[in-house]
Amino acid sequence: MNPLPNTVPARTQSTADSTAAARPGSMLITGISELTTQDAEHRVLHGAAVLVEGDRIAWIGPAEQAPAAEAVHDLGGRAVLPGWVDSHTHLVFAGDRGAEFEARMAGEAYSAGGIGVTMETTRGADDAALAALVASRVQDAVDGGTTFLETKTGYGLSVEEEARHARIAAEAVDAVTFLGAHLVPPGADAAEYLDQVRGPMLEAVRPHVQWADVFCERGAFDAEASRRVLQDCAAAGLGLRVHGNQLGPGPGVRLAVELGAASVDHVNHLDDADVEALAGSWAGEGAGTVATCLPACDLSTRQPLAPARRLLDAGVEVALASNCNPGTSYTTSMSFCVSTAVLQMGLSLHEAVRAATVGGARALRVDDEVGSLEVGKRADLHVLDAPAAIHLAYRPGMPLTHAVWRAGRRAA
Ligand SMILES: N=CN[C@@H](CCC(=O)O)C(=O)O
Ligand SMILES: [Zn+2]
Repeated sequence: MNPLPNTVPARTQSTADSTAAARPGSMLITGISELTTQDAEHRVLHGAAVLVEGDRIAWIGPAEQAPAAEAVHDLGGRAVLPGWVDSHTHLVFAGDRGAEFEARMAGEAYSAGGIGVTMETTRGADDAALAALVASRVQDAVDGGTTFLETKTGYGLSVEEEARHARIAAEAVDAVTFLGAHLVPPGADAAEYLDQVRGPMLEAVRPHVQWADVFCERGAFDAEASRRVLQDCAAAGLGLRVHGNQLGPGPGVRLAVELGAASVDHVNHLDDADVEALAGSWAGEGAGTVATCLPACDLSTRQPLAPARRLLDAGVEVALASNCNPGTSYTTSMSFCVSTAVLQMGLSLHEAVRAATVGGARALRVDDEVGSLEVGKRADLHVLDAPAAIHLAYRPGMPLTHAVWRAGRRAA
């Protein structure tokens, strides 16, 4: 762990229970004004302390009952919450599309065709350049409190390029999604391209990815093509996710539920049957399909904000994610997504934080490991330069991330 200016050997701090021997490498975090656990009881604790041993949370409880630790880190009265789990990004790209964005702000509509522009610039970046771009975006995300990050391929759109992007992504993030079915590349034959995605491309990316996704939307892939890709990817052992119902009503949500996808993302245009299908997926035992809302993207494309309030009220698990990509959402700021969800989407602060932590973890099916602060889980902590988490929405746009621990190590 990096030495911290205000981490000092425990003997210079007083803890009530210092009789038991401190484990080597253990660190007690004190001075927590508010601890948002996002555990099953939704506990928000005041005056709590957290013991970290190695990469795990070993103890949480009242500071005055804290066990001995080798070092104590006093936060001086700051709020702590789980690190953000960003379950939807497209970080493997070169170039930007600022001019396209500017035209959109002047009234032009978003269309999937811009993906081809990024495909061209990304193909022109060699491995070292592309890896450096991805690494700097990952560091930006971590600096903003993100401790678990998914990213997708989807700007390669050839067997060789998709495999290269998947390999580069796998070296940089926690979970990688194959999105060969992002767009039929300009000039390609749609049927031939689909065969490639389902055959050699899937085989080439397979060693590097855990998930598969399809852009199921008018102008990209229809329901039948999407189903075929997703079924082949499932047969290859990949978990499923879907880009659905972003630009208009469509079949994406119901396809995702039908195929047992872990998430369907965007969800801007939903009818009653879509909401019922999503709610139904959570009605039985086991995990259903998470509805992932992408507010930064909705603002950047001037789509109606996804109906997160309606989904929560219907019993659907909701996630918030950044969707960082050069076309529709050039930001990794999860704090921005959380504040937007509170200020404009009708969520309480607690609901928004849950969606950006537990919700993302459930969307990636890693909620037994990350997304909440509980004994035994990975020590992923986001410390705010504020006394309470409500400041995320109360002071939108302010740089509130004070410190980040990822797997027990100081990451920012
Ligand atoms: N909607 C599909 N894919 C991206 C946008 C990709 C692009 O325009 O470059 C998204 O999630 O918004
Ligand atoms: Zn996306």
